[in-house]
Formats: sequence, C-alpha cells, structure tokens
Amino acid sequence: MSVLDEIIDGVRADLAERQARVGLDELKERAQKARPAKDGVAALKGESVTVICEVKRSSPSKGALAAIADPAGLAADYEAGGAAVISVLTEQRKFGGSLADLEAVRAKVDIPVLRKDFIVTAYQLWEARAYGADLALLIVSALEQEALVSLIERAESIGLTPLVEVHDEEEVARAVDAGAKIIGVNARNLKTLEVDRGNFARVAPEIPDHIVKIAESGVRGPHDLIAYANDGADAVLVGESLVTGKDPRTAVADLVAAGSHPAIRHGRS
Ligand SMILES: O=P(O)(O)OC[C@@H](O)[C@@H](O)c1c[nH]c2ccccc12
Repeated sequence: MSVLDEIIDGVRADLAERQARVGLDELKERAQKARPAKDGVAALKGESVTVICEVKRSSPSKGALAAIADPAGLAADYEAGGAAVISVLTEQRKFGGSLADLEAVRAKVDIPVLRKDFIVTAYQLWEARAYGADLALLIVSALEQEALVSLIERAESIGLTPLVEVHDEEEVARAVDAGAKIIGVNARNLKTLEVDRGNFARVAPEIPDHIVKIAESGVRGPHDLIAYANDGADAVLVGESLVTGKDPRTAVADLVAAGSHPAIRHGRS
C-alpha cells in the first residue's frame, strides 16, 4: 500500500465519524451562514510571483515539525509578511491538523484560506466552506477522473476555488480535462514521499497558459522561489521551511520580495 493510500484510509475513517455526528443538511446550513468565499484565482495571479504559506505541524516524511500552539497567530505573521493565501492542513493523523485550525485561521486573517486535506467526497467540500475556506485542494492521484470532475464542479458551485494538485504530465492532462483553473505541481511524490525540485520544470510546460501554475513543496528560501519562477510558476506553496524557521514573518517577506523582483517579471506572461 502506498503512503497516499494509507493516508486516505485514515481520512475516510475520520470522515465517517464526522458524518455520523454532523449531517450534511446541518453542514450546508452552516456553510450558507459563512462569509462569502474570496476569489482564489485573483489572489494568486498578478505581476509578482505570489506566496502561499502553510500551517503544518507534522508530515509523514519528517514527523513532527513544529508544535504551533497558535495557528491563527502564525497565519497572522504570514499575512503580515505578505502571503497571498494561507494553506491550513486539516488532516489529523499524519499532519496534526484540524478543522478547528482552519476556523481559527479564518477568523484571524483577511486573505483567502485554502483547506489542505485529502478530499474524496463532497461532504468535505461543504466542511471546507462551513469552516471558512475559500479554496480547497483536490489531489488528482487520489481520485478517479469522474470523482475529480464532479468535485471540481461541486467546489465551484458552492463558491470554493479548487486547487488541483498533480505530480506528472498525465495528471496535468486529467486536471485540464476536468476544468482546473489552478494547478499545483507537487515536487513531492505522495506515493513515495520523495522530493524532486526538478519536477515543476518538467511538468509545467504541459499546463496551458490561462491556468494558474503553482510550484508546491521544497522551497527553502528565496533562491528556490526564483528557480520556480524562472520555470514559469505564478505562485509557490511553502510549509516546512516557514514552520521550522525562527521568524516566519521575515521569512515570508523575503520570499515575497524575491517574487516581486523586476528580474523575475521579465519574460513572464
Ligand atoms: O513543507 P513543504 O516542503 O514546503 O511543502 C508544502 C506543501 O507543498 C506540502 O505540504 C503539500 C503539497 N501537497 C500536499 C498534499 C497533502 C499534504 C501536504 C501537501
């Protein structure tokens, strides 16, 4: 069984418990009361390379990264540093996240918030909206094509912007066919957990121009952002280096400054 399969088994077990506790109707009611979702595409695509900053306590590859007693405080630091979007891991077993983290972050910041989880049913999209998310991650390798198509449609119909994650060229084709407007290329293979920073450069040319391109994982600092930008990234998604560093606000500000450097804008469409 791959790491991804193992994670998804756990996600399904936890999901079944929540579904037994909170009915879909109740969840929809709560989602309807949530503040309208912010436009994820507008937040990410601009003159500069934008930065998505992640609240992540642990990971299957590295184990515990940071305790993060105050996820909302961390998110506020990210926002102050110039983050375009906050990503909140809500998967519990391997990443130490929760919907409570999402809710706390949402209450604290004004920028769009991404629910980062292993979404396999529409129920999780309603949860994302009910707890204040503006975007939701959909992982191509975790979904049959039919499910991917219907989850993208459902996400958009309830106001969520889907960020569709791929790892190779084949998955790009599936994401594009399914109607993705934002595609994230993960440098980490979720089946083996190996990180290959060269993956974005290989895969990104397959993504049509009108789609927002995000380079995910492995960004250690401004030099990695610049490399991804030169390979055509509109945005980068950064977790580990921010949660393990001493000063997240300054680390984000340094990334944002690199992303808005005129040298990077040259040749960008
Ligand atoms: O911590 P990093 O290497 O900066 O990576 C962040 C993010 O890309 C990573 O957490 C991630 C990318 N896709 C995912 C899917 C599920 C869980 C986590 C992820």
